[in-house]
Amino acid sequence: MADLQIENLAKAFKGGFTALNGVSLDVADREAVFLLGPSGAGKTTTLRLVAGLEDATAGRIMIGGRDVTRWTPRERNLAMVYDKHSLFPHLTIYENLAYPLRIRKMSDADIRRHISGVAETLQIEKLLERRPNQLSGGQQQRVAIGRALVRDADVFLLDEPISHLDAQLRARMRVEFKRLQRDFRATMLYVSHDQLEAMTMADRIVLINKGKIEQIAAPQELFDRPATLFAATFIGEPPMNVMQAVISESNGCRFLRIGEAYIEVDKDWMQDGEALRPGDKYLLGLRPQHLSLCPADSTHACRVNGTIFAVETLGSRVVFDIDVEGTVIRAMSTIDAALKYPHTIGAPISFRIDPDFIYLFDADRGRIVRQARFTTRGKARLHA
Ligand SMILES: Nc1ncnc2c1ncn2[C@@H]1O[C@H](COP(=O)(O)OP(=O)(O)OP(=O)(O)O)[C@@H](O)[C@H]1O
Repeated sequence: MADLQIENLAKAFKGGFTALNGVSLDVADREAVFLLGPSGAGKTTTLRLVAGLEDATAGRIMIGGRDVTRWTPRERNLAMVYDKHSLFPHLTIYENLAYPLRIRKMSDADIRRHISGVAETLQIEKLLERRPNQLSGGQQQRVAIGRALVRDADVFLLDEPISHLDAQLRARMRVEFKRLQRDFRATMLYVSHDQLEAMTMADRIVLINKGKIEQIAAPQELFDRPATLFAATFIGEPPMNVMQAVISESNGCRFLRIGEAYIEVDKDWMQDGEALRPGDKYLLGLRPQHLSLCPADSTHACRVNGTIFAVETLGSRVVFDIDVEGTVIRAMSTIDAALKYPHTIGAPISFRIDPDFIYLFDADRGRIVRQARFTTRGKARLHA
């Protein structure tokens, strides 16, 4: 195994389209780093550059401390797993697993030893004499992953290897994958557009958007302390709500004015960081699970009024879509709490904002200006 470093990588395709622009990241030895981002962000391009399947326009790729930027794919000693099954249909599972080893001229005895170890970990020992069409989709994908793992590669590159599986199998594979990575002590760069996959499986996530890195952080850190509005709204389901807010001050107290509502906020929080002046406009980020419903006639100070736009039942939770002066805000509630409120479209309803759970972003560039106070105070994340 080895570590991987990417420095200032850029890729412009023929015709001038810049798919990547100054991407730098590193994957430590035996670490699982996920490249996460929307379609067209540049995830696969990054992976293909690391694999040597595309030439970089600028930048450097280092594997195990050696500059491999100009090396051929074969010289880099990487293993790649794609989203589609890539098994040879005419070969048995054993021969599929043996194929990359035979290319490397490994002896039959060594091949047998290697395959028996991998087959045991992947729990496919009983399938070795079958052909790919005699396996389920999940089993085939496990073999495809095994074929990569059997190779003793320096770094494993995975491009959405489980995205085409059904939801139940994906959930199982997520757990299995984490175990495999630990057992094989593999260095992995894994492409995904699925935040659940990245949040559950990654040691660290590289969030990429329009060919640039938005943020690199451990999963919970990315969720709790987003660096940009993009990161804040991309991670989290339902996504973070965004409302316009104006800084205001009265009798020495600081408020955020949201439409007709005034939310009093902590003075130290307001003062800790770049200056926020009365009258300045910001974007306020509020996670649906941090809002609590309250009756429309409640007198709570940090209350925002609206009307029900839609109600979605998710089994153990209910999401209320609330129309606040033309903006739909989503509030998540437990089933029991939801029973106390109307479900009729158009009915008045209110929600409370806990000042400890407010994020503030700059309205022009979407940069974080204030992280929510709970992230520095260790207050419980969910208070619904
Ligand atoms: N060979 C190519 N020639 C020109 N443009 C390309 C080429 N390959 C990719 N692109 C463009 O580069 C951008 C990044 O593509 P890439 O496949 O890396 O995105 P991605 O983040 O992996 O997206 P997805 O999740 O949809 O696979 C896209 O706008 C894509 O159209």
